[in-house]
Amino acid sequence: MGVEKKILVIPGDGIGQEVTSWGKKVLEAIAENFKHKFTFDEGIMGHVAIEATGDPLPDETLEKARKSDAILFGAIGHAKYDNDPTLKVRPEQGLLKIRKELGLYANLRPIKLFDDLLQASSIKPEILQGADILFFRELTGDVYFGEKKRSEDRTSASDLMIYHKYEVERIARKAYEAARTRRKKLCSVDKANVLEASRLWREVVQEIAKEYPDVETEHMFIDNAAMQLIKDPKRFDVVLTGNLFGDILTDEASQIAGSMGMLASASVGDAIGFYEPIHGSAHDIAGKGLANPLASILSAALLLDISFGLKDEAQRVIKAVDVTLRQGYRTMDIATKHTANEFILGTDAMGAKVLDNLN
Ligand SMILES: NC(=O)c1ccc[n+]([C@@H]2O[C@H](COP(=O)([O-])OP(=O)(O)OC[C@H]3O[C@@H](n4cnc5c(N)ncnc54)[C@H](O)[C@@H]3O)[C@@H](O)[C@H]2O)c1
Ligand SMILES: CC(C)[C@H](C(=O)O)[C@@H](O)C(=O)O
Ligand SMILES: [Mg+2]
Repeated sequence: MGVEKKILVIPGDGIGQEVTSWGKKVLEAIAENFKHKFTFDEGIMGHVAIEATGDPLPDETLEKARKSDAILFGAIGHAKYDNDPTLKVRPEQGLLKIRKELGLYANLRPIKLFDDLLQASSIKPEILQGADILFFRELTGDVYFGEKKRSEDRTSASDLMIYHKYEVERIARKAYEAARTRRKKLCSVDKANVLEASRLWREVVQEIAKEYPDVETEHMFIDNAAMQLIKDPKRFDVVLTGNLFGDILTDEASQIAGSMGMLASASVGDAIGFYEPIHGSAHDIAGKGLANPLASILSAALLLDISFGLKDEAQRVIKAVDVTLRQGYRTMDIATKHTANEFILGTDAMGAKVLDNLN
């Protein structure tokens, strides 16, 4: 007997619309193959929601989110806002609000390199081979949520970087638990040589580390971590870091996996799980049918695994992605140009190949 689950799909803006339909199709195919009953609802967020309601996260979407068992999200953002920083209502506010409202404080970003993409990166294969990192990015604190100010004459501005002890404790415990199931190494990344919020971060992680003596703990400054990640990615197992540093380091780490279009993520915390590619709405390729749908498809795999505990189903999805890459199918962003046996596809053709390989 299969499971019955309600999934809310929020495609968002730009390529979010294009790739999320493939994450959803994969979930539908899994439900059919494994005799589960997934019912889907759809919500709006971001620029499309501002256009429709004036609000980047309408109450209706939030209500639907609270009533679902898991959420599959695409991306938000529109060039209009990026080009006009004075606009007060912005798509990104919707994403930040839903993360806060649903208590999604831990953002897991696995950096998994598929064998066939070893040549897709600009990093040398011998440096990449064997790299396997799991980022724990804190998601509901830091400069993102600290007080924002603009002086009356509007010539100075500030965003408060603030962390509370409990916020560091809860994500640190999650990261240590994960490290225990992996290679038992945790690297905490901060800027404790300069920032007081980072000194608190390090102090708290040092305390929590005592609960996990079987895990080897390392503390690294963000500037060094950004360099080590590219120099020797294999030295990292679990990386624990704050909201802003985690945002930046994981875009950098996408080059280990070959492309932004390959990186999925899971945001978890108080209750419900929220699954999304780490990439944005990609104005440069939006509407052209070129976006890589694999990050959305791999986000669906994380959803099956983490929110529903359906590990075999999740593995089936990952295997279908692997087979598709082995067959030589590539979207533009992961084309290697190293072999003649490569077939460059658009979003829909690539999604369809994965779907074929699922069945
Ligand atoms: N989680 C989110 O919704 C999220 C994340 C990042 C950025 N954004 C928003 O997205 C907009 C664009 O931001 P950006 O350009 O800095 O970052 P982006 O992640 O959208 O794109 C960065 C680069 O990666 C490429 N790329 C991203 N996803 C891809 C995919 N699936 N396939 C192929 N190539 C892909 C893009 O073409 C672009 O060159 C902004 O408005 C930003 O605020 C949203
Ligand atoms: C769009 C933005 C708010 C978001 C973030 O900074 O968290 C994005 O870059 C991400 O990585 O999900
Ligand atoms: Mg980001």
